[in-house]
Amino acid sequence: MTTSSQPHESPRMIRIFDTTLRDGEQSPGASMNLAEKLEVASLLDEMGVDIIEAGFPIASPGDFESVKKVAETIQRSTICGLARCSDKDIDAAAEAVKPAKQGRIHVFLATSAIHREFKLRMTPDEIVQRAIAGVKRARNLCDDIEFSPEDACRTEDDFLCRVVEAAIDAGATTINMPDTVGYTTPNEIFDRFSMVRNRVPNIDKAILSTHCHNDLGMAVANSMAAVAAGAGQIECTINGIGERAGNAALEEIVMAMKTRQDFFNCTTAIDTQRLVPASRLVSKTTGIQVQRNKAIVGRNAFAHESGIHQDGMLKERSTYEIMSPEDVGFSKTDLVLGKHSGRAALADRAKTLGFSLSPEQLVTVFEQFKILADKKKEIYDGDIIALVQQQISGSVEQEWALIDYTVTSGKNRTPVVEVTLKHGDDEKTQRVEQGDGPIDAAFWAVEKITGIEVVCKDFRVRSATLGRDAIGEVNLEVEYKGKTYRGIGVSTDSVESTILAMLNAINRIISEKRE
Ligand SMILES: CC(=O)SCCNC(=O)CCNC(=O)[C@H](O)C(C)(C)COP(=O)(O)OP(=O)(O)OC[C@H]1O[C@@H](n2cnc3c(N)ncnc32)[C@H](O)[C@@H]1OP(=O)(O)O
Ligand SMILES: CC(C)C(=O)C(=O)O
Ligand SMILES: [Mg+2]
Repeated sequence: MTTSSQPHESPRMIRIFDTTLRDGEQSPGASMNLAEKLEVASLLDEMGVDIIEAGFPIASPGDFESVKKVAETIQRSTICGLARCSDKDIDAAAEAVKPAKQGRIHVFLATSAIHREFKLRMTPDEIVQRAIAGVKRARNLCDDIEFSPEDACRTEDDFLCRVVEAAIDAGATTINMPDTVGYTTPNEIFDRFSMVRNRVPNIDKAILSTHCHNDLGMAVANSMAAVAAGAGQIECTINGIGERAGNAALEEIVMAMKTRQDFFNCTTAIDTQRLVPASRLVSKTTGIQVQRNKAIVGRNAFAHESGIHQDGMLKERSTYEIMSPEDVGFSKTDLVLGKHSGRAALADRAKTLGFSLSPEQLVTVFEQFKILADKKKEIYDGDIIALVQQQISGSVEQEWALIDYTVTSGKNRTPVVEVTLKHGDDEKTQRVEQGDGPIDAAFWAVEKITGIEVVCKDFRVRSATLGRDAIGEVNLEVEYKGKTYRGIGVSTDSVESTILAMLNAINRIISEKRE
């Protein structure tokens, strides 16, 4: 397989035919109402889609109405309606697209042996006659006619060429050769499109189109191979929704051509910055969620968590990004802080949040960060702020430090807390205390071990971020010998935050006493 154009030629313009409102709506559970279809159609029009397949008018009065309304409303894109090779389907489609500035009727008839024999129960000659009759009828009602030999990719070569030639002679202006069941492969579809281009004498009178399903996960690769073999139109859907495993995803097709123009030498009219908004709208409208790691529009598509990648990204973006998130409509690259992150990303995030950490502070915050990251899936900005603030306010000498603690508590049981602290370098002291609650017991234990009794003037626990695993930040104000001292502690466990805040305040008291 080679590319369709030589690199020195100017890029070939590929038409984008979006079928989110027709094949996309065939995804189980994806039905859209009229208002929703109009909203999606308007966005598709604004983003530069060349042809919008708005529905299958004969399917229901609602489908007819929505195709008609889209045709009345949309000004730029061509509006297309689907029809079987039957008079009533074609007439309904023609009627529905009539108000469009540019309307198209898409007539289809299966051509593969399996479909001919078992589904349509028609002979090859009957298929050809029916296709000719359908295309002619449609052409009498509309100038722009697309014909699809359904299941083309499983159709015998000779018969496919015969039907395609007959459909063009009958007036089809676009020939779409669908991989209806997602069975073909890139090399195979390249050969099939090349074969049809080479063998069908009137092929230059029509635009060749590809419509690939994703049953084996090759819809986009197959579509691009068809383009390399000369297809001038790609049929696709937002987020790749569609019958069964879906269709080729529009956003992937468009970005493949934009990012690898050096390879495909093709371009489209799509405003790529609208890809993410379109994805979100279709997901919201259909209720079909986009997987996090979905190419181009998934939440993780431009997110980097591992330290080595983040370090590379901070030094030079192109080390790990082949497209820029802004180009597809994301606001920025997301350097997600988590257990795989390193110092470079942490320091960068702290800086963005307004903290300039010294190398020593970075070492300590990084240690705390890794401990926290083992407990939490994702570290949010609020977590970082809390960790850094604890470090800044904790930059007093660590006279007393927490080694361990356990809490025993329950309904109708007196809470007991066992705390182990380290004094100086290696001296450890353990204490078990009871209290009105675990926090009270923790206060008692810390006071008894350190020998510093304080009066608690203010005690606040705040969730630094959202979610059940959010870290709790304890801010404490205690009085000791008539003076007020502050302490701050952060952890996913509020008892631990309390002990850390207490120690922070007590270490301040000790360091002041020493001074
Ligand atoms: C590959 C694709 O995505 S094709 C599009 C698929 N989309 C849909 O089917 C969604 C909308 N469909 C519908 O609402 C209904 O199927 C309707 C209204 C179109 C037809 O409903 P019904 O008349 O009850 O027929 P039903 O769906 O049971 O069967 C389909 C009939 O169409 C025939 N048929 C299928 N494709 C074609 C075609 N391209 N041209 C002519 N007839 C066809 C079948 O052979 C079958 O005919 P039969 O009843 O004589 O055996
Ligand atoms: C109607 C046709 C083009 C179709 O959706 C298919 O073959 O998958
Ligand atoms: Mg399809």
